[in-house]
Amino acid sequence: MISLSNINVTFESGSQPVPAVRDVNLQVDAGDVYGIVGYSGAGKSTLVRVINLLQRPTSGSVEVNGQDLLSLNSKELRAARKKIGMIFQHFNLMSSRTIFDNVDYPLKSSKLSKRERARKVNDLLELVGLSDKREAYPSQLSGGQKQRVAIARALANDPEILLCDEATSALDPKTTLSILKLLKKLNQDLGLTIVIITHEMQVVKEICNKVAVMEAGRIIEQGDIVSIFSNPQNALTRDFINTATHVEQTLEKLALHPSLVHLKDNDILCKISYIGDSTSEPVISALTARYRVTTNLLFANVEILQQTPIGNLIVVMSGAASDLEAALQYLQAVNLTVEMIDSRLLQNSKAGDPV
Ligand SMILES: Nc1ncnc2c1ncn2[C@@H]1O[C@H](COP(=O)(O)OP(=O)(O)OP(=O)(O)O)[C@@H](O)[C@H]1O
Repeated sequence: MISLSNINVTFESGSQPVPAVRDVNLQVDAGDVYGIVGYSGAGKSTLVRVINLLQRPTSGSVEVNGQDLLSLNSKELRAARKKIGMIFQHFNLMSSRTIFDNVDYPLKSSKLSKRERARKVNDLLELVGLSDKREAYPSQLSGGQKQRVAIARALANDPEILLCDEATSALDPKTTLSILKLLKKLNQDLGLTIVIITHEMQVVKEICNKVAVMEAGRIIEQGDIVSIFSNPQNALTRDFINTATHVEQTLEKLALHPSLVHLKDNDILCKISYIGDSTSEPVISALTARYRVTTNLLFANVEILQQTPIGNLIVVMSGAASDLEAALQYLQAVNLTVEMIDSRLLQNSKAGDPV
């Protein structure tokens, strides 16, 4: 549906060229909710603006719905852009027009009659839950309501793709969740393909099926979110994931409060991870029953991503050395990933690093 190949964007700013996007390849399929994450300045906005040619790439090709956008004349490009809606962090509504007029605005050049347009605007306002705000002005709405208006406006020309540039960054967590739920509903009910750029992995976790991580203009890792969350390859990706799963913060807290962990000589402090239904066995009780190993659970976190549970436990296992050895082998045999954590190194370690 969207195919970006070898995209480079270099800005000529002052004496130094600024390479904002470097050799990016991105494939978004119809029906995807594709997250692009990265810290400020990574090149996310520039990349997303390439998809509708708000930003022309310095080199590379941009194909949307089988059309090579760079080869279109301005009239053809205008038509192609109608199929690509966009929403922004600061909503970009027209403050002097009513909510109805804001949503109606993109329909002005359509062939619809005035009555058809009114019906369409009313349907869109109903879709985003704002039928009662038709006559209000943007200044009378909350941030979440403004973003709903922006979504309704972006949908006016029945786009197949919606680009979201930090669409929830100005919203509180509860409102963010309600906007993400609305986007998910549009994805499922209208088959809308969504590209969402964010610096919050929480947003990706909530609605995306795929994610690309950007750093210094490049995509350093991409894939489906279950693989990325369960087996991140890159340190930056791990950082982002840790912000959403809290495993690392827990390790830091344990390190700051060593009294929480009274390890005896043989004790093993470790992180146990699993994906999906790795095991149907009651593992923790099996450790005690079969191997005489007791387990002190310090932390547990289960994320459900794309209907797939991903679990992380931090435990202290206690027992005789040979029993612990056998217990560890058992855990691996039932497809759990066990990473040892040396409590003395906690302060210098990151979750996921072999220590
Ligand atoms: N019009 C421009 N002229 C010159 N440099 C630019 C321009 N737009 C962006 N840049 C630079 O390109 C780089 C990437 O910027 P971009 O806005 O795409 O990053 P981002 O990941 O979206 O960041 P943020 O999350 O802060 O919006 C930055 O170094 C930025 O300063």
